[in-house]
Amino acid sequence: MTSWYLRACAQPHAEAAAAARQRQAQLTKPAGSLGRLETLAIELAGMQGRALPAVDAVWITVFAADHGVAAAGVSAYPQAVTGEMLRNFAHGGAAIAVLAAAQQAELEVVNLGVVNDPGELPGVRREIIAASTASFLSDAAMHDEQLEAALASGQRSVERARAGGAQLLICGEMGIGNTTSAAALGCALLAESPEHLSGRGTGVDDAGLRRKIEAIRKALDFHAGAHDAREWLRRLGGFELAAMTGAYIAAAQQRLPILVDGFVTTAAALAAVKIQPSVRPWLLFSHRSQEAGHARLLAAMDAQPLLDLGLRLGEASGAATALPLLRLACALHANMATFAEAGVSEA
Ligand SMILES: O=C(O)c1ccc[n+]([C@@H]2O[C@H](COP(=O)([O-])O)[C@@H](O)[C@H]2O)c1
Ligand SMILES: Cc1cc2nc[nH]c2cc1C
Repeated sequence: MTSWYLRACAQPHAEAAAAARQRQAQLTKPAGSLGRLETLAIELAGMQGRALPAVDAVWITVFAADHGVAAAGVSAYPQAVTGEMLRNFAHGGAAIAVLAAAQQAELEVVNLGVVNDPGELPGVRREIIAASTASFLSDAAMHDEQLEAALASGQRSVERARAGGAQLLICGEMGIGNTTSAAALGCALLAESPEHLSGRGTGVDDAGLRRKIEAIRKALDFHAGAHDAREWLRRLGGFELAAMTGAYIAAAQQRLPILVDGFVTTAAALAAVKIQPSVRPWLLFSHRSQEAGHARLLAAMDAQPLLDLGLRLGEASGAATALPLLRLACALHANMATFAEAGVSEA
C-alpha cells in the first residue's frame, strides 16, 4: 500500500482563482495597484475554491521536540529550554501564545518528546515519540517507526484543524538545536554547502557557528548516499520537523491553505515538496527569517515571503505576524466597491 504522504494533492481551483482575478480587475483602484494584497486574495480563492476567500478561522499547531545533535554545542541555549518553553506556551507567556490570542487564532501545542519533560499541561498534547532524536553525527536521527509516528502526528493536527473549521493552517516549532537539523536537511535536499545554510540560530557566537558548520559537514559525510527526501528527513530531521512535513502534506491533500513561518518550518516545507511536489501550490510564505540560509531555502521553492522584519524566533511567530496581511487582503477583496457600484470611471 502506498504511504498516505505519497498521495498527490489536487491543484487549487482554477475557476475560483479566475473569478477572484476578474473581481480584482473591477475594484476601484488602478489595475494591480494593491500588489501582493491582490495576488494573495487570488491565491487564497484558488485554494479555498471560492471567489471570496476568508481566513477568519486560523489553526496554529506548534510542535516541540529535542535533538541529539544539541550535545555538539550548536545552540546558544541549554537543551532544557525546549521543555521549559512548553510550560510557557501553556501559560500564555510565549510570543506565539500572545500573537494567537491577540488575533483569535486557535493555538495547540504538541509535545513530541523533550529531555526536560514538564508532564501534563493545559493546551499541550502529549504525543511522545522519544525524549530526543539520536545524534545524526553518528546515527540516523530517527528509526523508521519514529519518522512514521512524527509524520502521522502532523497529519492528525490537520484533522483537528479541519474539524475545528480552519480556513488556514500555520505550523510552528520549538526545539533547541533544530536550526542545525534544518540546515543539514536543507543541505542534503538541495546539495548545498553547510556554510550557505548555517546561521546563528538562537544566537551562537563565531565559534558556535563554526561548530555548527563542522557538525553538518560531518553528518553529510557520515550519511553520504543517494537517499530520497523521506530518508534524508529520517536521518537528519527531528520529530517536530517531520511532524510539520506531515502536516503540510496532509493539509495540501485536503485543500487547506498553509502559511509557512521561518527557517525551520521552511526546511520542513522543502521536505514536504521534495516528498510530494504537488504540495507546493498550497504554501504561502510569511517572512524571511534573519537566519542565514533561509533565503536559499525560499529560493529553492521560488517562494516570495511577505515580510522581512529581522525575526528569528520560530514558534510560528513570523506566520502569526503576517496573518493580518492575509486578513486585510481578503477584506479588501470582499468589501471594496467596483467601478460600476461606485460610479468611478475606468481606464
Ligand atoms: O525558524 C527560524 O527562522 C528560527 C531561527 C532561529 C531560531 N529559531 C528557534 O530557535 C530554536 C533553534 O535554535 P538553535 O540555535 O537552538 O538551533 C528553535 O526553537 C527555533 O524555533 C527559529
Ligand atoms: C527562550 C527561547 C524561546 C524560543 N522559542 C523558540 N525557540 C526558542 C529558543 C529560546 C532560547
